[in-house]
Amino acid sequence: MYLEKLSLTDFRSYAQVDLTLEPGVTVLVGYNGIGKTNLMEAIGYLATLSSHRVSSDAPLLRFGTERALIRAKLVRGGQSTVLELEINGSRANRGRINRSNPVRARDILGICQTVLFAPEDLALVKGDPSNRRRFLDELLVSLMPRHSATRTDYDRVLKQRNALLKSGRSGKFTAGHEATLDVWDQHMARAGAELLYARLELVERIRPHLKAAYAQLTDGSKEADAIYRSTLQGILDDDGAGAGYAAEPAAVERVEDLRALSVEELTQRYVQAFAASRRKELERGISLVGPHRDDVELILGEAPAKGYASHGETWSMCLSLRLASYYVMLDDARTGGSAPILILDDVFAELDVQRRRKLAAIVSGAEQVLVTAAVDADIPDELAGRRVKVVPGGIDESESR
Ligand SMILES: Nc1ncnc2c1ncn2[C@@H]1O[C@H](COP(=O)(O)OP(=O)(O)OP(=O)(O)O)[C@@H](O)[C@H]1O
Repeated sequence: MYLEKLSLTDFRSYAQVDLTLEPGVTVLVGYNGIGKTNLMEAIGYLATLSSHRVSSDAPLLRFGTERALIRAKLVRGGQSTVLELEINGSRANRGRINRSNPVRARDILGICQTVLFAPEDLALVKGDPSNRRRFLDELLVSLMPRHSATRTDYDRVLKQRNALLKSGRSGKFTAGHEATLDVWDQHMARAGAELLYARLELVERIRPHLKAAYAQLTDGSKEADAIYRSTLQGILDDDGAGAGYAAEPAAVERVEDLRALSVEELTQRYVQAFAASRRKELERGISLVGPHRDDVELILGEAPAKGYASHGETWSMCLSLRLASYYVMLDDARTGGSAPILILDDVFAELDVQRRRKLAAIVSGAEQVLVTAAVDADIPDELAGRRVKVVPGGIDESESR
């Protein structure tokens, strides 16, 4: 697919901007802070309903405004779709597809497909597990939009269960609470099992592409891999509640064993793990087991990438993860999905010449590639294409070619 038109109203620094694009490579060039990333962020937001830079919507609204509008015309196999998304400061965001009646924002998920590379991607390796969970879940929802509801259900139950556990912590836990917790356990086990099952499958789809992309970007002396780590294995993440907890007993030892289980069987494992960890959860006032505390371990050669990889290796790993998600989406495109728009925001300035050229050669054949750079010189020759000049408040058509 490719993006033919993008219009933003009151989005970030733009009161109004209109951009016309073509398939193939487009490089958006402009000074630091001029608004290049703002344009890319808007396209990414249409695809994922989240920003790669901020976790809340407020910074996306132009200062002093209450509502931002992203409008895009997408073309896929000769058919165009007009997508509109209203981001509201004080009420739920709304979408519109082909000027229909407004729909929930999440109903537009899956229509605009993007893979966005950005300097923030370093957090995929260096950051806490929430970055890697988000990477997986965003890709999952792009490929299978129904999983947006799976995530929402899970998050809702988790919130309610945590509130109940907190009341247990304050010593006000009654037999009635215990019975309610049993009910929440069942709901959370089911929603968690669906999410876990989908994530495990997705990691298996990503792995061969990750290995291949890392080999393509580097001299191939080390192999890249990704291994899902589930709290069902007695493994914890260390965000929030601190280390030191493991599900007792570890319900499943190896990720291979987890993958062999059905959603129903995973549901049972969660129910058992919740029961085994209830005392600790009541002490801590928080849910300790579930996909909200899982991780994906990224491996380079023999060692985990986090804490061991060099800066260059870390970058190659992050780029390879994004390329892997691109290839997974391309696999789907062959069976009815659509090839995603590739967005490379500010990444070339971060890479050495070798890696720039290799990355450029890999992405240059995509249906549409949007690249931003402060200086033209950072863009390798492999990405010769249209140049769009970004100037204060908009696009300078006369300087674009
Ligand atoms: N909500 C907002 N309202 C108004 N202006 C904003 C808002 N959010 C960000 N900005 C402005 O947008 C500009 C940043 O734009 P952007 O990040 O797109 O720059 P860029 O061209 O990608 O820069 P660089 O090359 O440095 O990465 C800043 O000047 C910032 O003050």
